[in-house]
Amino acid sequence: MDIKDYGNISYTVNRELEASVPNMKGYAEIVGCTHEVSKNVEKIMKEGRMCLTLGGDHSIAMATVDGHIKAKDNEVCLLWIDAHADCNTNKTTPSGNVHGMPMALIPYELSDYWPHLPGMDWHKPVMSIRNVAYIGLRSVDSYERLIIEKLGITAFFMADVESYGINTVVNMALDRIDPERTRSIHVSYDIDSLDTLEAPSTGTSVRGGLTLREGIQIMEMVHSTGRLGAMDLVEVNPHIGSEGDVKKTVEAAIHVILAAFGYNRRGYRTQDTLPLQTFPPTRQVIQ
Ligand SMILES: NC(=[NH2+])NCCC[C@H](N)C(=O)O
Repeated sequence: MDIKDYGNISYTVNRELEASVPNMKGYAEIVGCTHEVSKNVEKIMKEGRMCLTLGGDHSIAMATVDGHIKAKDNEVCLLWIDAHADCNTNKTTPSGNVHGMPMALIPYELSDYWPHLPGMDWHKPVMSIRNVAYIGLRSVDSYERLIIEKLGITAFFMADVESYGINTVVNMALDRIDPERTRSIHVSYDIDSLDTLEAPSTGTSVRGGLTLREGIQIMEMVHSTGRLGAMDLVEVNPHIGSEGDVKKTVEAAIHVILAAFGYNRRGYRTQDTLPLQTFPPTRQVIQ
């Protein structure tokens, strides 16, 4: 496999933007970072590569999806694997944290709910919410629930994973967001979709989540479509929890990423046959 590490994103921050939008913590920083992320994802994908972006704050997803859409001429669908719906605006947010907002910035159906966002003119909400599905939800704010119901967003909550099983959920999600099975798939994978026992080192962990087995299965299924275009693996925070917690969380993230890029739990088929014995086995001589 040809893997290239494009390194960290470097960006400049225009401090004057900081107070320009209410209820968006770290706005200036996020504007500076996301613009660079979008440009990089677009460039990397135009080189014919799949792009994996590691976070960090889930707000980067507005940029990775934007870059993916620009690289693939809008032919993109989005799987959002998360405990949270992340579709608050700066008017509905309970926290002011922008990681709770990226999904409201992505689809054009929600663009009227935003004020002018200075510095974000590069960002074009061109994707339809019809091409978006959530899996793993279990901590959804009231306004978010209203948005999901009002727009009829395809959303599989943990209760749905429980009733249908993860295979059916993934197939139903892909049927809804990409009925022709032609679109490039973007997976925005928040590590907090996994249960706290599997991934404790994350900022807004919620018990009762996906097992690592389910989390891996999602990505094996996406891989097997052959249409994974880009993936975000976000909200891994090594500053939270004990050393053991961090190790467990990072290991879980690695398993999920490996599945996305083709690691197979069944093992791989060898091209050769089983090697023949080329020397006689030693025999015990009976006296
Ligand atoms: N990417 C995340 N961890 N999002 C958590 C969001 C929590 C809450 N709904 C908020 O808007 O503040």
